[in-house]
Amino acid sequence: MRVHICAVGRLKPGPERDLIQDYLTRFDRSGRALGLGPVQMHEVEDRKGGGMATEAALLSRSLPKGALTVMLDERGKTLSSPQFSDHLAGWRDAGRGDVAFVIGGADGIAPDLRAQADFKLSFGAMVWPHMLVRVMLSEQLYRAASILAGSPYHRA
Ligand SMILES: C[S@@+](CC[C@H](N)C(=O)[O-])C[C@H]1O[C@@H](n2cnc3c(N)ncnc32)[C@H](O)[C@@H]1O
Repeated sequence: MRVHICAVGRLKPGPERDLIQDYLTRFDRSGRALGLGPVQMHEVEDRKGGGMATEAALLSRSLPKGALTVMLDERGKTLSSPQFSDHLAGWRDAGRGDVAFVIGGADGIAPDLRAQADFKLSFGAMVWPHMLVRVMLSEQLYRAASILAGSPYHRA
């Protein structure tokens, strides 16, 4: 199952980008034997300042056809890391070819696009900066692959 991260904004070179790259490389490596990955980052940028609606159109266009869509949203469902790994494995076992995680910009994800989510995933009730959400999601993907592989990275 291919994994996509569809996010608003281009990440400049720096520690967040390095961290994301590191986790996603590890995810690809651990996921290969599990039928998970590769992961691809789709960054969309609204250069004309059209706001949430324009961002939603760009995000929609970046979604692979037929992908199971997971919107990152603080009002969504919180999962433990093992529960998240179970969800990933379940989508893979159901034969989904692509799963796309969508992260909004400073104003969030437009309601029309949010309504199209197959699943809304929350990293807690607090609102996090979208760049940090990318780091957190990348780490949780790697953690999920480690849990499914039975590796000792996850020790809770
Ligand atoms: C700065 S937040 C936008 C907050 C915006 N006020 C809203 O109401 O959605 C940018 C993006 O990060 C993601 N995000 C922020 N906090 C989150 C959380 N606790 N759980 C999941 N995703 C979150 C969402 O995709 C959100 O669209």
